[in-house]
Amino acid sequence: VLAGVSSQVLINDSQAIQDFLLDYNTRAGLIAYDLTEATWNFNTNLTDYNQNITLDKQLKWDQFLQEAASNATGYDTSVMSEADKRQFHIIKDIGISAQTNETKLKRLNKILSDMESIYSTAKVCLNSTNCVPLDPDLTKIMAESRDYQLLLDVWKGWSDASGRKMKDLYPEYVELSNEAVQLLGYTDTGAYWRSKYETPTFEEDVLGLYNQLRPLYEQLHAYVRRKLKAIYGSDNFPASGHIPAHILGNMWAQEWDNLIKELSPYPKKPTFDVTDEMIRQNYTALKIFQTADSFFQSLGLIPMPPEFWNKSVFERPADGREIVCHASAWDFNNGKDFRIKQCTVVNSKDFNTAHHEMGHIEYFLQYANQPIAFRDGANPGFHEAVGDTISLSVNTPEHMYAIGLLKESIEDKKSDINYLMSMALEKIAFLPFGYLIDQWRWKVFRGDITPDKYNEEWWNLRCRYQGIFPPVARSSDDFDPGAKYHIPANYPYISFLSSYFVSFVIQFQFHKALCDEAGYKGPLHRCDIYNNTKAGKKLSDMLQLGRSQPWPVAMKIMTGQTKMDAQPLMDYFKPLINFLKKENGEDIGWQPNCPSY
Ligand SMILES: C[C@H](N[C@H](C(=O)O)[C@@H]1CCCN1C(=O)[C@@H](N)CC(=O)O)C(=O)N1CCC[C@H]1C(=O)O
Ligand SMILES: [Zn+2]
Repeated sequence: VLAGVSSQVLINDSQAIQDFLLDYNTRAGLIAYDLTEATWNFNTNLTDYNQNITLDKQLKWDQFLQEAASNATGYDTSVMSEADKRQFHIIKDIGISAQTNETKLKRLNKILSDMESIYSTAKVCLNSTNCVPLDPDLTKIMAESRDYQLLLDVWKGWSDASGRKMKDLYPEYVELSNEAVQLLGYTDTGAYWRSKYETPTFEEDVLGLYNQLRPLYEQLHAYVRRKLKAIYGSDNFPASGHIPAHILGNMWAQEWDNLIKELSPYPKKPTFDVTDEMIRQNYTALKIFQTADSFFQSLGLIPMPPEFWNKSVFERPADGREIVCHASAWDFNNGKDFRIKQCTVVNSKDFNTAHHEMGHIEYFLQYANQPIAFRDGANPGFHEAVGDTISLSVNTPEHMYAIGLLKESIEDKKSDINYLMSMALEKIAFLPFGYLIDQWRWKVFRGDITPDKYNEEWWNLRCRYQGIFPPVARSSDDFDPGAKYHIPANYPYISFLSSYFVSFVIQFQFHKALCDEAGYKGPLHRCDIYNNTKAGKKLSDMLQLGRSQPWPVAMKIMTGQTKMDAQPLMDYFKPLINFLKKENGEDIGWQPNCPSY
């Protein structure tokens, strides 16, 4: 009696299984290269013509993934090795590409592409004749101006030019994205994204890390608020304790290190900002990337290949074309072609971004021999942490002195506190921002936040977690989440910001592990692993895995433990937190709800 045998007999022949995987990897590589090349051409020249080619290639890629996922269900995973089982799982887990209704799939891809184009071509008119883009113009004003009203005009202007323009597209994207992933059995897009972390307790783990780190943020927030009150006058600061969102040196108030000159605890001591020295030494965008590459090579890591130097875009093109300036790293899926696109300005911020992007490229290079399904970060936070881990060494006064960008290294405790402050304004300031963006998106995808509440809930989270508030009343026509790149440029696979929140925690775990490996014994914030190939080997041993093992395995190879742990970050900043507690006394914290106008 054949009762009980499934209608489809599963293929369990091991040669047939290997043939399927070989065929998948060969074809996926070719089709993914085609798509990446078209997407690159569009991102570096935003014309309708290039958009149409990209959308056409995207559809072909989606249909290839659907076909491969469907065929993969015909194979008996119970006879497979763990690695092959894992490959088949990933081949079937195709996200929004699962949408078999071609009209809906094309609409979804078009919306994503249009939102990114709106963001990347948005301009703000500073007067009747001068309309300028985010990069470099508005970014520079937000970083350097101390004119309250000008900052407000630019901040509001940017939101009007970007977020507002895509307000009606986002609900349609949410609906189409949820519908697609539901075909794979996910309740909503947020559930699909969280599945990339493979740990069922990911949401609780991230909340636990956030609560552990909140006191550090509260101390930094209190100190910065007091300093900014002195600069802008306390009239602009409500009794609720919130800081106006537009005076923190950054369009999204996500990193505050542009304010280091005003916020440095000991102004007579160095602030360790190397921008002026870079300009004095005639640094170019190319030299920034060459400097980054030489650090990676000093660890024994893989050098940037010829295609990288020949085909990357390191500066905004001068020929007036529209491009996506937001920096990014590209894997062309052929094991040879890897590029960075960055509208580099010669300053310390872009120097660090170059290292961030090169960290992605190094990961691409290290796992290039893995099957395509495994060419990804152990989890998305790992991919974001590589370059920043390196930067924790590069930014030390010791290293900046070693490469001639500082005339002297730290000579006393006050300079040490100044250095820790400059790092905290980047790393601690970011934590609530990275955390809240995906709190908002997870609630939007779950339907807990409906389109009529998108902006109100966005600000409720910003007020609650970041302790900042919108300096001008928001209306229901506003869509401020769209003013932040990752919301419109919603990469089908990752780009959700909790990967940065995770990264900002684990990069200190990685830094500690590499410093231990290098035999470094001093305080963590002064460790520089430059030229240490032993540390480099530990890092590359983890990077080579790609996504071939669950991320706790990769974490154990790097750090000796399997869990994310905020302790190294807290140890790194301990001297500063002690300083801030003394400085702040009881004047800390803010009301959870936004202040009323
Ligand atoms: C400047 C940086 N650009 C991203 C990044 O490099 O992560 C770009 C855009 C989104 C994904 N992406 C990639 O390059 C991916 N291809 C990476 C990968 O392949 O995994 C960025 O957005 N950052 C840096 C720190 C905080 C955050 C921000 O600026 O808010
Ligand atoms: Zn990144």
